[in-house]
Amino acid sequence: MLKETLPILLLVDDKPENLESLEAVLDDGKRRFIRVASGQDALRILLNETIALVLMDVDMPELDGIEAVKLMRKNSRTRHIPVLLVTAHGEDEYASLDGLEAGAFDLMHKPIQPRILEAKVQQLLNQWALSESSKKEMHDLAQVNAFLGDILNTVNEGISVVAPDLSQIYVNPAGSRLQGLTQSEVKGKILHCWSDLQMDMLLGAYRSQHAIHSHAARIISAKEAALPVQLSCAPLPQQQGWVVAYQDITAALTLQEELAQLIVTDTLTGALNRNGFFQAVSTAVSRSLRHSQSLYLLYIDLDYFKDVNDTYGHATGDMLLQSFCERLRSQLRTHDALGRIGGDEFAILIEGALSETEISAIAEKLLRIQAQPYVIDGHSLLVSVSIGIANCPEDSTSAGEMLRAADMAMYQAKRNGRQSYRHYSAEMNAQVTARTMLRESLMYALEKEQFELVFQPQVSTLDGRIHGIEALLRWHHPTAGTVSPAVFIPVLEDSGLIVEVSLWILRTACAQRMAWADILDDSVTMAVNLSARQFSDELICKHIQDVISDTGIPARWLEVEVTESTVIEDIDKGRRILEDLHKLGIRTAMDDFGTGYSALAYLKQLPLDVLKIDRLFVANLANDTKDQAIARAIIGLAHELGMTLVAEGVETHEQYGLLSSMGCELIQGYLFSRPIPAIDFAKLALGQPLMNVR
Ligand SMILES: Nc1nc2c(ncn2[C@@H]2O[C@H](COP(=O)(O)O[C@H]3[C@@H](O)[C@H](n4cnc5c(=O)[nH]c(N)nc54)O[C@@H]3COP(=O)(O)O)[C@@H](O)[C@H]2O)c(=O)[nH]1
Repeated sequence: MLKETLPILLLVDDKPENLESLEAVLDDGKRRFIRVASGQDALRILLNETIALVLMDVDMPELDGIEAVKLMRKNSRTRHIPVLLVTAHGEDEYASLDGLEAGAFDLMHKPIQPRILEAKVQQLLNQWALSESSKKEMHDLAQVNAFLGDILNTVNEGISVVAPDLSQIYVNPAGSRLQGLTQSEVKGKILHCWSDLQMDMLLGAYRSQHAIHSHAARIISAKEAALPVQLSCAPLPQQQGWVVAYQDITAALTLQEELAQLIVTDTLTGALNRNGFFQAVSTAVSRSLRHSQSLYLLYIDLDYFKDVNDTYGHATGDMLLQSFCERLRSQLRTHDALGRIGGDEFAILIEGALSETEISAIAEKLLRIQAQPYVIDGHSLLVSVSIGIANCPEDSTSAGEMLRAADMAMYQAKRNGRQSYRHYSAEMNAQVTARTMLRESLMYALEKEQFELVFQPQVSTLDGRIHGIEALLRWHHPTAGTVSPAVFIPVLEDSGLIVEVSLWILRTACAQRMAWADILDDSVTMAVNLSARQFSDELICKHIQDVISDTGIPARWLEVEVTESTVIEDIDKGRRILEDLHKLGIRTAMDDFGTGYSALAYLKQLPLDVLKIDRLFVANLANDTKDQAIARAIIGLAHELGMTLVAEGVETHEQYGLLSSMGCELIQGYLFSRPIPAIDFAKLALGQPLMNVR
């Protein structure tokens, strides 16, 4: 036993020898002793120490033992401490009575019999030990109760204990708060916290003594009609009742609603997102079919939005989209749905019995209002839009079909020159289906080696020899035969496949030129066409550089052809790319000159080595003196600018003669050869010169 837990016996006697002998008799090593010489000292010790038993002499000066016991009994702290009085007054019964009346446990007469003393002391100490342990249990219990009380009082969850009739026996503060009543008002009240169905559930569970874990319910509160809660209840073991716990989930439900809202809303513009709009269209289509009332979907795409992002940055692009969306919204009725389907694609759903003419009027109005300049971040921006319109039930009978049909119509509007609208027609579907099939076939063409390069010579008017070659792509489709690049190059561009195919073209053409190193003059260039998409690829120079180092072709043998429209779309970027190619030592050629913009002014801004006069222009040359005058002027100007001239589509000696006399250096056309496979081209090269020049 620890020293601190040993019972303390307080020995009180004015004679030290008595104290000495008492301690000697009682000390069994399991007790502690405090000795004092007076009644006053005894009282002082009793107030400060936890004393198990007092052995006190009756006859002491000033405060005797009996008076000291009386005082002890008046104090709550000392009242219950047992006192054994010791007296030298022989068998004086009155003295004993005084002592017992004062509150002593017993009074013993001197000389004391040690065994009797020990027996009495032990009996009193046993009682003390019992009372100490029950005091400790009470204390522990009080602590547990206080702990549980704290939990019940501070927990945010409402807790009620309900009787079998659901009247509340107990409610914690949170529970009374959730019910909108005070704790005393709640007591005895029925806990109305379920719909009928849930009440049935609870009673069923009650009868079968099963717990119900965490499910959504509503409690009837004095303040709110039905407060949403998460509820659990379980039977109380060995008790007639249940403990019901309920937590307010209003905030969680609000958050859930906000999240659900977010799931269908585009955060940038506040319009419905693709998912939300699709749902709105689905519901409207069902309604339209049920009530035989037409429904229109307008698919709206911002033309050239990418340029805004590229030029002014994404923040400006975002602001433009927000303002754009606002303008659309300002034109709609409250029940028309507005959705953002993709980056710069929006859609409007218009319900109600409107005619095609009325919808066209709406589309025209949208075109008009969107044509007004936007002032964003100090920039005045002009946007144009393309709108496709589809109808339910004539064009489509499901949300997916409706969006697809409107998208196809929008695509047609774009192809027809933008800033316009188109209504969907069945032919569009056929065109798109054909295009989709074409795209799918093209995806396999590279893998199945259905592409081939053919080569057409560019012959010098000075010596009749080949000075250049143009590599042209052919697609040998297994069933459709050879398909013209004019048909499939736009599809390759649209689908993005052009990047991969163009790399293959570059690599194959360069490798072929290297293979002909022995049969061609060193000055012969290999020209490859760059598509618009390829030309806008920031990595174009890197790709070309890679091909040059992989194939080992001298850069001066490679020539890239770009069209006027490709370069003019972004003249600064075009110039930069052409300059970079020049730095690599690659020759640059302007293709189809004479058909497009033919803006002579930009010719001097661009680092070009070659100008190719388009074949349509050449075709009229022999019969049209004005064309001859223009051709002469172009050739003269190009020479002034240090460029070499190539005339395309030369089919007759007459055209050849005219161009040659005008000083055109190179001639390309059927007159010398159609574009031919590599094996045939090698034979052609071996038979040079292709023309005898006097
Ligand atoms: N980005 C790429 N575009 C390419 C590639 N290969 C071809 N094309 C482009 O497709 C368009 C059609 O090309 P194609 O059918 O090959 O026609 C070329 C010649 O066959 C044709 N030609 C040549 N000589 C004559 C002639 O005397 N008469 C006549 N009627 N046609 C002739 O001209 C086309 C040459 O085109 P280009 O010099 O490029 O303008 C066409 O726009 C090609 O550019 C490719 O690999 N990548």
